[in-house]
Amino acid sequence: MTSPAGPVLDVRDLRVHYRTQGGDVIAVNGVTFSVARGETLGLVGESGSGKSTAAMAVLRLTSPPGRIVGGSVLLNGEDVLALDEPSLRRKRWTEMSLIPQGSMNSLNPVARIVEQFADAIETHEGKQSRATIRSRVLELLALVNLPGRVASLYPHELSGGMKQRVCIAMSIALSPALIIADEPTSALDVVVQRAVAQTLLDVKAKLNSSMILIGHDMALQAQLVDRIAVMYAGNIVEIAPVRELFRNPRHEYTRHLIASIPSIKERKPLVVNVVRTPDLRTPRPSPEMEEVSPGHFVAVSDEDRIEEVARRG
Ligand SMILES: Nc1ncnc2c1ncn2[C@@H]1O[C@H](COP(=O)(O)OP(=O)(O)OP(=O)(O)O)[C@@H](O)[C@H]1O
Repeated sequence: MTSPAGPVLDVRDLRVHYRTQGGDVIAVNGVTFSVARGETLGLVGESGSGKSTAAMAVLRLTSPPGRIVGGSVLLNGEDVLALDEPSLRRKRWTEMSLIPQGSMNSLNPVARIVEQFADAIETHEGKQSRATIRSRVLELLALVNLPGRVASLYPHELSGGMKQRVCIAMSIALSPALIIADEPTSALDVVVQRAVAQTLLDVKAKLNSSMILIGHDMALQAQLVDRIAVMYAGNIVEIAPVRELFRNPRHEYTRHLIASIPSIKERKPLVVNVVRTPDLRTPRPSPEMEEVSPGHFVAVSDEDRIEEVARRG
């Protein structure tokens, strides 16, 4: 089912817990956001804020001890959380795909690149001739700026940046409406990072896909996304168009994140340290959001939980 007028993804009050011996960790505490057709949404926040947990739940890839305890995830109007397994499997790759954290290490070390594509394509579309697969793979490799010879190579024969490009090409092989990229460039050096990130945006634009780009590098996000959602302790605390967010950050935690971008002049980044992070085991209300300007929402109820302790040091 497609509904071109509505958002590609509409997530409402999503809740994910991890069962631990000390009680449930409330990793995603009622998160609500949507992604429009063709839009790139940045999901930022420090390690442990729940970004990956939320993304995996959107794809319904949550596995024990994690479990989705509430909410809805509408993909093109259909609730992903209510689908049976076969329907869900059909949707992965074709309607939504994931570039997982550290994905370049997820390539099969004993299969040539072309065979890894063949697996993904044939799982969804059935057996195809080698010539057909090969020409599709060459086209996909070209899209991510890789030479055709890469098809015949094994992962260990590629650099980190090349492997990451292969993963991007695989994620778009079946033209998904939504791509979720979890820190797709974090393992790469800075120059390669920018090039790979740009490639990701280029292919997304060509496919007219939507994308969720997870990361904590605010400078990189600033260049790549249309809107940013800031996560803190399992909640989205601010969400706004990217320029608006940088110009007019309203939440204390967003200000910290922006201030932590190292500037050219000031080499030393501001050390961001937030104390009294709520114990994720304690049930807490998800904050109410106030719209402070069109499309700019900020949490109003949890400001007092956040306090800066460390300054430039
Ligand atoms: N298997 C698990 N068991 C218990 N708690 C977990 C488990 N996996 C994650 N968590 C907890 O859930 C919270 C959210 O983690 P998550 O990995 O989603 O954060 P993140 O923002 O994606 O961080 P990172 O950028 O490091 O990936 C953290 O408090 C984490 O400790």
